[in-house]
Amino acid sequence: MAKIGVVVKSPSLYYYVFKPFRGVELDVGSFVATEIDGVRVISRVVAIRHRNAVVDPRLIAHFDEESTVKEIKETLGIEEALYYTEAKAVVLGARRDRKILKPQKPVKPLSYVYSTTPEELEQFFAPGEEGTYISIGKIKGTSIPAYIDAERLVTHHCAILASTGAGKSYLAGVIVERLSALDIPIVVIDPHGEYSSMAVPASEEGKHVSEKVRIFVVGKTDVTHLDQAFMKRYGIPRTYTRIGLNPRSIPLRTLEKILDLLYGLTDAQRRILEEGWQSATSYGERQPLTSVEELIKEVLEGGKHAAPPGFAGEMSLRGLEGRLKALFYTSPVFITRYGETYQGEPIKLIDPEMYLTTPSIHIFDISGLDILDQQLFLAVLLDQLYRVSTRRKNLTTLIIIEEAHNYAPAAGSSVAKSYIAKIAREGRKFGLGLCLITQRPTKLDPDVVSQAMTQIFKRMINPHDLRYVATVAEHLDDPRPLRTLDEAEAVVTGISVPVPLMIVVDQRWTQHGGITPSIRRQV
Ligand SMILES: Nc1ncnc2c1ncn2[C@@H]1O[C@H](COP(=O)(O)OP(=O)(O)OP(=O)(O)O)[C@@H](O)[C@H]1O
Repeated sequence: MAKIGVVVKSPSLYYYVFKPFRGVELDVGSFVATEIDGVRVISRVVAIRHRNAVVDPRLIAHFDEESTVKEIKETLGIEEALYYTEAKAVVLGARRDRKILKPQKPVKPLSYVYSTTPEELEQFFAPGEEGTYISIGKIKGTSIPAYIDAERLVTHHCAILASTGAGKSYLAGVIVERLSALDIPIVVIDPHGEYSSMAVPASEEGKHVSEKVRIFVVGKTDVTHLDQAFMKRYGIPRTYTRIGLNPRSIPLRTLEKILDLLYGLTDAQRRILEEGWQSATSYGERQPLTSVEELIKEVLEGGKHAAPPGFAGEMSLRGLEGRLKALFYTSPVFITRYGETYQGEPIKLIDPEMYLTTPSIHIFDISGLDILDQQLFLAVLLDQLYRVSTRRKNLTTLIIIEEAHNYAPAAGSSVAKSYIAKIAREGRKFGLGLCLITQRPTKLDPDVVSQAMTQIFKRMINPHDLRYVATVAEHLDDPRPLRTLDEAEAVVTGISVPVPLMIVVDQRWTQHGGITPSIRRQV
């Protein structure tokens, strides 16, 4: 392979600087090779700088006018003679069998730098023999597929972090499509109603994916505008099942938190609720669906001995009754009898076991709910998914949470946060994986993010976010290149890739619902 340059600086194990020989064409992103103790090591060019050895402050002081610059250039003849290019290359490693090994020594100054061949790079980035891989794009600047270890991606959790409009949901859609070919269940929490478009194929491969899409609209909310927009764009109606929660499926701590947040709870009410809720929900796996009146009667009956004696106790019981009624009647996520309908559509109870055992793409459109109801729904759904998984009744499942900072915020409260954190901490053992997507990385709970062992970055501009990324992304040496990614590009780091990969994301197989509208009026 041709010698294309020479190493001039090698300050660490991770990168070196080299001077390309005259006539060598290099771009940022090009792959090059060096030798360390006779082993060929692949590196990626991350920066190119042009320098001129004589342009120092003493000379710059004379650059007052064009005529002076011209005169200095001509008389000293410096423009060509002392001009040179320098490239910085990040060391990726050496392929040994199915692994990429990082060298334990820096490359020696004055070592030669070599060109690479497409075959060599293909072998370098080839997937391992064991494991299950999906390809979600191409290694940037090549036509080599970017393989990701699907098992690690799913069970060790992942996060997609980027600015708004950087192509997060497009990429999440690509991941869902490619994973669905492995016949695993996927659950998508969709606060914008944009994933329904996955029911519409955009290619031949997309047909198999679209067949697997099941859309669930959560609660008694009017989604006519979304249905109309879907019909207008794709020329077919959006088909979905409306679902709701049995109030008895709320875990006690979540109910306490939400009542306290909405209406405030006295200590006496809390004690009554703790006793009463346990007795009203002591039916095991399948809680009966009864009217709100019946449920509240059971709660108060079961909890009344925890009430203080006399009038104060009576007041506490009535106060709790009012709060429970207000919650169950006003929140659109609950259903309270079999056969309940909304706008003529039947509402079914959620079926966590089915979501975890059917290899479909279960999309939960929660766009009609306000943020508290979204959090409440997510808390109950995740709690139940987790319970099913601990009984080992599930297939390995990926749960995608869009706008994750709203449900597991770094600061502020969310009743869903503890359930997300629990799956992040323990879901792996039971085959539950999370994919958290956010445009506000700093607003997402750091403990939850730290459990995401694959991190995918897209364009990020905000300096706060970039600084934050530098602290959470152990596999990303320098976050600055994220500023210049375009919407099709991403950087994949972590345990499901052998080295950080800069990729160009593949085209979607199904329609993408989050297209950025054009400023021109649509006709
Ligand atoms: N790989 C890609 N190839 C072509 N176009 C893309 C690609 N990724 C994203 N886009 C386009 O970029 C725009 C924004 O993408 P997307 O909706 O995924 O952004 P987002 O980061 O999810 O936005 P938001 O933060 O607002 O949810 C869309 O118009 C989408 O079609």
